[in-house]
Amino acid sequence: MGGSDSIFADDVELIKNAEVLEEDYTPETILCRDAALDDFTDVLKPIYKGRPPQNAFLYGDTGVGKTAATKHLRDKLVDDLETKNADLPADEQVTLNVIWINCENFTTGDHKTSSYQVAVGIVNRLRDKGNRITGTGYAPQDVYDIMYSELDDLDGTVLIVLDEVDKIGKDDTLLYELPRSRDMGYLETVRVGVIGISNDYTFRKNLSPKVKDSLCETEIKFPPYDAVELRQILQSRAELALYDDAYTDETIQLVSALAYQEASGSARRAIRLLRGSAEIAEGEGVEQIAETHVRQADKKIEYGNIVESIADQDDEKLYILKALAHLDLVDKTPARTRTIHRAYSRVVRAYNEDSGSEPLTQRGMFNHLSKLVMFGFVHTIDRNKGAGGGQWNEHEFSDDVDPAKVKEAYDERGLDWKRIKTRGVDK
Ligand SMILES: Nc1ncnc2c1ncn2[C@@H]1O[C@H](COP(=O)(O)OP(=O)(O)OP(=O)(O)O)[C@@H](O)[C@H]1O
Repeated sequence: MGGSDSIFADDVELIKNAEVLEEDYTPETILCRDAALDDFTDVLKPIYKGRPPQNAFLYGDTGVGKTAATKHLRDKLVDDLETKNADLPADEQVTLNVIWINCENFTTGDHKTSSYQVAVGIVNRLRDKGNRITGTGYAPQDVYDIMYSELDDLDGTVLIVLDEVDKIGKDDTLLYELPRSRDMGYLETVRVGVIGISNDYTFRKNLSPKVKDSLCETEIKFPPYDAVELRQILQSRAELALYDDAYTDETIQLVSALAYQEASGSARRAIRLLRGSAEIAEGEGVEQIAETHVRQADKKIEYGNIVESIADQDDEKLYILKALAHLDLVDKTPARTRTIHRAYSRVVRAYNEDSGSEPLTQRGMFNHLSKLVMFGFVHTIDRNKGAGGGQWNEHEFSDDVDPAKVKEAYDERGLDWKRIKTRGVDK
């Protein structure tokens, strides 16, 4: 373990294989998911047999193995088909093309992910670098035509996996059309199967009946893991990732219990926490993870999660949070709505010098502020001075938020942290 003069080295190393703790690692075995894997295998069986593919919709909370199970079965299907094809004459072989699209990656600037953007993504996945199309400038029908023509140039079966499919938003044309593309006469050569993956229950509930009929031919539910299942998943990951002496049963138990309590059964959170704990122990030069390392790592993850969820907010809410950050730094919080509005207006103008976009009215801003209260970023205090004394609200950051986190969220969004003057805003 360890041993180097470099400032980048630690004296001890607890992690023997860091790759196993990475987000995109596909485990060899998917544990505690027998029911879902059985259903999913049934969906993919027709492909193995060279029959028309089926469609499926996978749903469940974040971090419960939807992507891992899909990657695992995809790899297995590809391998097994290779073995099967090796024994078959060329004209009886089954050709499978898998196109994996993460719909989250198609939101750029003002262009939110939509059926159109995803169709552009599919086209570009099938074209060489020099021949790709841009995400703007084509009529939607043209993009769909190009997509179908590219797909039809392939052979056999095309399995399209749409991960984070909820990001496609309201325009679900593609989700309706793709699974039926052959019936609708858009494709002649290939057969298409679609797997949609989502952790957004509202999206699933609100899908149009047409999409429910086609894409959701089979629905596969991934329930959250309980603490015992998390322990099993974590144990098997720890065996691969860490040196034997680096952890104990108690470590695994504590990490699973915390992930269960705080992240409603997310294996992702459990694995992140294990990795964070090991890194903190390494940083301290200790050869075994102790409870204090797990607790510190847990705090750090919580911090990161808050920064991330702030960074996910729309521009107006980010402006309001920055306004509150500046007021907080000069002890002007809790602040009345009109004070926040004045500071917010300065923020909006500072960030929109070029576009000339104007701040929302106080009422318009208040709607966003109320959402921030609802999401738990901001806390409201009801001031009531009794009869004749007036009644108003004041706002401040909730315990989880502070100016440093807002600033970090700006960093994460690639926004400068501009200076904003707060003098006079509370008059
Ligand atoms: N049953 C399992 N066995 C082994 N590892 C698992 C299992 N379930 C989840 N994991 C691991 O947990 C992490 C998160 O899983 P995954 O990415 O599949 O979640 P997800 O359900 O797709 O979440 P999201 O909806 O956020 O994309 C991954 O590192 C994955 O390898």
